[in-house]
Amino acid sequence: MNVRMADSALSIRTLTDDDFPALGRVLAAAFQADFREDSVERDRKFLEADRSHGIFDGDELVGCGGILTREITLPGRLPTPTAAVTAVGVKPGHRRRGVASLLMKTQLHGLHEENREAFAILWASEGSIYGRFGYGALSSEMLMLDLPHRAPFHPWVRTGDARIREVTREEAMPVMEEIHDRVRRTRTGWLNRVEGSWLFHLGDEEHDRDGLTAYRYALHPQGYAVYRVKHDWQPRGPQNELHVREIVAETDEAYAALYRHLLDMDLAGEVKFFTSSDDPILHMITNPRQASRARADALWTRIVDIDRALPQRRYLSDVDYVLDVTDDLCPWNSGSWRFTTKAGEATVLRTTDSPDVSLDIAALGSVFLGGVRLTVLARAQRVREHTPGAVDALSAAFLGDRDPHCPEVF
Ligand SMILES: CC(=O)SCCNC(=O)CCNC(=O)[C@H](O)C(C)(C)COP(=O)(O)OP(=O)(O)OC[C@H]1O[C@@H](n2cnc3c(N)ncnc32)[C@H](O)[C@@H]1OP(=O)(O)O
Repeated sequence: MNVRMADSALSIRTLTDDDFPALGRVLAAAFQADFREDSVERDRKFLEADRSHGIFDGDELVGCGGILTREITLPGRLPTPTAAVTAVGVKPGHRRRGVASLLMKTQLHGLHEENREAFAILWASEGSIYGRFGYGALSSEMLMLDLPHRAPFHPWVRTGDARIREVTREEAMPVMEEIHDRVRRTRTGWLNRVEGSWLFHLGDEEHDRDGLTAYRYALHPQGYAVYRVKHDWQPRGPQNELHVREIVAETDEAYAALYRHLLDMDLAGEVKFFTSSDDPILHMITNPRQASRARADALWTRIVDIDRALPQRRYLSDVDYVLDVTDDLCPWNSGSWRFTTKAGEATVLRTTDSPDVSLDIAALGSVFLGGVRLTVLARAQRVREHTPGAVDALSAAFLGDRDPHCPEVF
């Protein structure tokens, strides 16, 4: 984990409200987008100025990155504070001088020194960027699912007889906010949402739509679905694509009913949904092979303070091992820690005992949400076992009871 030293001409500070127009231009340049005046207001609502940093070359803002104050639900149904890292961008022409490295170090050291969130999460634009900063890959994944129109369910799948109503965004929003807030507390990887995150997640200006329709909102008494339509009128009949943004339901029956509503939509050809890797739909349709699916990495997780982070979730079995951890960027994590779990709860204490397992902080980040098996990281030679059986036992303890999934990109 080698972190580049910043060019000495650079300086970094937190942003103020006045910096947002310049920030908008840096982000547009970084993401190869056209700058839009209206993005400044959305950024103001979405980003938190006092947790956002600008990196300056003299007076010029050349790079940025922000932390969103969020809760994420950890294994054990535990909503827990996390630093959601976003809006990382460096102007072309100022890259590979250590701008992003300076930002990463400032964020992580700040969280540690101020005793803030014990771990950070992000969505990576490219898979090659964040491993060097100790973020664990694939800590959650998503399933990119294509389901054929009218795919039948097994007879045991109950959908109930509640009517699903298609309503306006204005009518849907307060209902969705309430349902989402109840459901997210029970789902590993889900975040709480504030006003800015709803605006960002369900942004629905013309330029957000990528040629598709505006969002449609389907309300069930115990859930909702949001989707767009891509029109596709074929000579042999309509084959519209339903692009589902999310299906959120408080009961399995409501979840099935909302899926059924989308699958049976007249004029549709297929339903596309970026969903959780353990979406039960594959066991609900009679022919799972009809569902074409691909997996992609979603959240990357960075443990900031190992002794504060690991006890924040629950574990599936009891273990007692010494972990030898390497962390160049956050050296306070390096060294040996006794990791003990009992009845689901963990303690992490400094020790001089000899280690049972050696691993780096990014490997711990990968397994933290409970979706990645430590045994797989050992087979990838990322984790070394010194005591036979330790990796198997730790792997089982760290697994969650469902796959972590983050339904929103931030
Ligand atoms: C959470 C999010 O917001 S994800 C969005 C990230 N932003 C983007 O993708 C926008 C486009 N890209 C950028 O703005 C920049 O290239 C960034 C932010 C990814 C990297 O910024 P830089 O200031 O160039 O990074 P920095 O100079 O600190 O590089 C650190 C190391 O990472 C490597 N690195 C940086 N970016 C990349 C990349 N895209 N792919 C592979 N390696 C990379 C560098 O080569 C360097 O390694 P080295 O020290 O061994 O030479």
